[in-house]
Amino acid sequence: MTRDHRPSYLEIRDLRVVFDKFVAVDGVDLRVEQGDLRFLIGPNGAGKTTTIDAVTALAPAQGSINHNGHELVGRKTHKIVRYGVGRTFQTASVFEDLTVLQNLDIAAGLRRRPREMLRHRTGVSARITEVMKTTGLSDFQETKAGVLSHGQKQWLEIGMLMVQDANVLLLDEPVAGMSQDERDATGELLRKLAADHVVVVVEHDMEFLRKYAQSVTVMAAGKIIAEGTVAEVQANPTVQEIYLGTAGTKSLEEAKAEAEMLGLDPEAVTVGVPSATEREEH
Ligand SMILES: Nc1ncnc2c1ncn2[C@@H]1O[C@H](COP(=O)(O)OP(=O)(O)OP(=O)(O)O)[C@@H](O)[C@H]1O
Repeated sequence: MTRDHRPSYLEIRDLRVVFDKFVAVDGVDLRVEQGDLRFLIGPNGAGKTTTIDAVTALAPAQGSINHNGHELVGRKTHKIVRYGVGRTFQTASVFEDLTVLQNLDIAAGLRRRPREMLRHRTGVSARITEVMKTTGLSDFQETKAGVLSHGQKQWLEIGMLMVQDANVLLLDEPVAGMSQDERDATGELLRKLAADHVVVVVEHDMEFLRKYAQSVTVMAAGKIIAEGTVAEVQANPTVQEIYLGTAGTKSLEEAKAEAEMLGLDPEAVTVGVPSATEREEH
């Protein structure tokens, strides 16, 4: 929630990201509100990660990205973080040599000196205790992040955004490499978070999407090609065409797996090769 208790939102208008002459994101409009659990999907190279990179100023953005009335385009990453926009990466970026608690402390930006930060602690703030509980990390507060499972590292990264009071969470492939149990725990966590955060999940895992997405945006070749509920996008002929192999998926096997997950006939997939070079700016 924003301070005046209106629901948070992220509104992207006519977003364009160009690398040299290559148009990675080409006129994207996207609005996501608190209470939704939005999945952003599409073949490899569609521009999904670049879109969330642009929101956090990690890619050069043209257009408008509005968060609760603040224009983010032109702002530096640290300022955007201060506005409450946080993101995770495909590989969790936690401090591996520090404990779960120390990682959360650093993220919370408690004004203690580094030596104090590393000293054994006697008290833990109520907020950090709550976040460890929500993310299932309470029993691991003294565990070094480097020995956590892949899933736990992702939850820690999400927890680090929570203690920063981020109200927009942009999550890049949070369940890649997770066990089934970890996937389910992550899905439940995201559901919980979506109630009071704007949550955008970039994902390839269609089974996870079908179980947890409230709404879906589909990108291909830098553009949005469909948006709606899981059922709506599954029934969308353009989406079916994309997932049946007319646009860039890395391999035939991947394209078949994605088609199957979407409930389509994998045997109908014939092509799975990216066509990125076709998207050069004129
Ligand atoms: N820094 C960069 N410089 C040049 N091209 C880039 C850069 N970052 C991304 N691209 C290109 O932009 C396109 C979109 O990439 P992006 O990573 O956003 O796709 P994606 O939809 O997230 O794909 P994936 O699912 O494989 O992660 C790709 O063709 C990629 O090679």
